[in-house]
Amino acid sequence: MSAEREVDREVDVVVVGAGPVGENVADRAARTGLEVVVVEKELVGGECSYWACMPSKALLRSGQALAAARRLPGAAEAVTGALDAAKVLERRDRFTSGWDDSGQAGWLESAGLGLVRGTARLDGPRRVVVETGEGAVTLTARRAVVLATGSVPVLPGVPGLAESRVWTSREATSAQAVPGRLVVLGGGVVGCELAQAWARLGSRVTLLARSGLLTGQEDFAGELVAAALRADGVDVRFGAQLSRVSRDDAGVHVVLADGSTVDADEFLVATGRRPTTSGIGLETVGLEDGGALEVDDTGLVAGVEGSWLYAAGDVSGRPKLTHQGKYGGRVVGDAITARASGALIGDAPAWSRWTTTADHAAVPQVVFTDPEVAQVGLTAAQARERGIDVKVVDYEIGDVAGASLVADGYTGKARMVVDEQRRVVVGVTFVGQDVAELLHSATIAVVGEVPLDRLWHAVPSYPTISEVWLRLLETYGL
Ligand SMILES: Cc1cc2nc3c(=O)[nH]c(=O)nc-3n(C[C@H](O)[C@H](O)[C@H](O)COP(=O)(O)OP(=O)(O)OC[C@H]3O[C@@H](n4cnc5c(N)ncnc54)[C@H](O)[C@@H]3O)c2cc1C
Ligand SMILES: NC(=O)c1ccc[n+]([C@@H]2O[C@H](COP(=O)([O-])OP(=O)(O)OC[C@H]3O[C@@H](n4cnc5c(N)ncnc54)[C@H](O)[C@@H]3O)[C@@H](O)[C@H]2O)c1
Repeated sequence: MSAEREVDREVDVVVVGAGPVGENVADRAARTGLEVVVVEKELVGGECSYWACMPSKALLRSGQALAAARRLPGAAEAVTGALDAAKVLERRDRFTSGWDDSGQAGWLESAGLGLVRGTARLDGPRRVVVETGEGAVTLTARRAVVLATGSVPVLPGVPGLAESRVWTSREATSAQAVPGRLVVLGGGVVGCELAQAWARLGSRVTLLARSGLLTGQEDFAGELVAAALRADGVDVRFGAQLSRVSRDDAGVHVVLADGSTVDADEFLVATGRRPTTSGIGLETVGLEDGGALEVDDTGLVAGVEGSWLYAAGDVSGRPKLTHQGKYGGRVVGDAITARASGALIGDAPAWSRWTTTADHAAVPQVVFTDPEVAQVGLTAAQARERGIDVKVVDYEIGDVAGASLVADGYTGKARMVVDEQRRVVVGVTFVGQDVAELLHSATIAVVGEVPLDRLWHAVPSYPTISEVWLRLLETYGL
């Protein structure tokens, strides 16, 4: 809690939510001298720092390093034991600072930002009421209120599930011991990453997916990840429909629609997230809660007069990814500043500093399983849906010299989706070991709309995995 009791005050900008997105909005807006206050009800740093990106990646990383060593003769012989789970959990705890946010709260202060701890809700135009635990405080915004309240897990309405003390991603990223048996429901990003993390840490994992894995991606991504999970001992079941769930002293019992059962010590439900819009006073400004807040490309919330209410990040219905939300946050912070100074009047042009144009054209994402799935822009199916004249180019990454050096028996695949009319790349997917860092090259190609004939002159170093670019262009016909 803050040392001094909070009082009502008027500032330029009130940001609700100190996750990665709220922090970025506040930082950008304050850089030009606007007075900014951030309100946070839990930990400064949000979901990403304490229960999402950082702890999940910390849980995965040591297992990836071990698996990579095992693919290399000489190194493989040197690593004979299993992962030391206690050390991995200890390292994960360091990344979350033991769920203590004083470091990030200190950063807010050093950036000249105010912090009010408490639960905020809108109270009519430009007003935010914060329940601080020591009474309510009203913050009035001269310029803007920004909602960056993030998202929360969605639990399906399966009989018994709510009473069975299931894990959400919070428990699955902060657990202090490895469960002997873990059931994971959901074949999305959270399900795949955490199934592999815990399997490699020693759990016997069953992954229940109602269709395939990572279904929004190119089909081969989910197929390669499923094969890898199975190789890690995960029992991956497709077409799984839950009938009911119960818990007793022996653990959790999951009954599927086909009559089969799965017993486990913990049950992770990873069936998606919904924007945090309930209880934040949207009705006081004429909006409804429940769904995502619809925003324009400068972050202004649709349906509110006066250009004062913005939203960004998971709450906004834009991609639920930290980096993309932070991009939206930077845009919002800059747009508020530009509107305040008069540099921006009315709509902002596409690809300007005040628009999230990339949200529609080039959203990068890495799924940090082993193999990694790194994707940007449109999949082949999405490009066709948009009516683009598509040429799809595939290449086995294992056939690239650099990849064969990285791992014996390297398995992976690359796909480049080309808009034939414009002869530019509109989407790329890489699946394989160590492809995450390759993704930014693809993002630049898509955002820059680099013509294929110019891309040909971007010569990848030999022998790196990046030579897959050369192979893709050759396979295309250059
Ligand atoms: C397990 C998991 C792993 C993930 N891994 C990745 C990854 O590797 N890479 C990636 O890009 N994305 C990842 N994500 C997604 C990423 O975590 C989110 O996209 C990101 O956290 C969104 O940031 P945000 O600031 O919008 O919301 P949040 O991080 O959710 O922050 C919102 C903040 O608002 C606060 N808040 C909410 N309501 C109020 C209120 N009324 N008053 C005051 N404060 C309030 C909350 O307490 C919270 O601190 C992962 C998600 C999960 C669940
Ligand atoms: N590395 C990363 O970038 C990363 C990692 C984790 C999470 N995230 C983000 O967090 C968000 C949430 O991730 P998530 O995996 O929870 O959601 P998701 O939407 O990616 O996947 C949810 C999965 O659950 C399945 N599902 C939904 N209802 C179900 C039901 N009743 N029974 C069985 N299956 C059901 C869906 O078919 C889907 O496969 C995502 O938007 C993602 O972008 C990103």
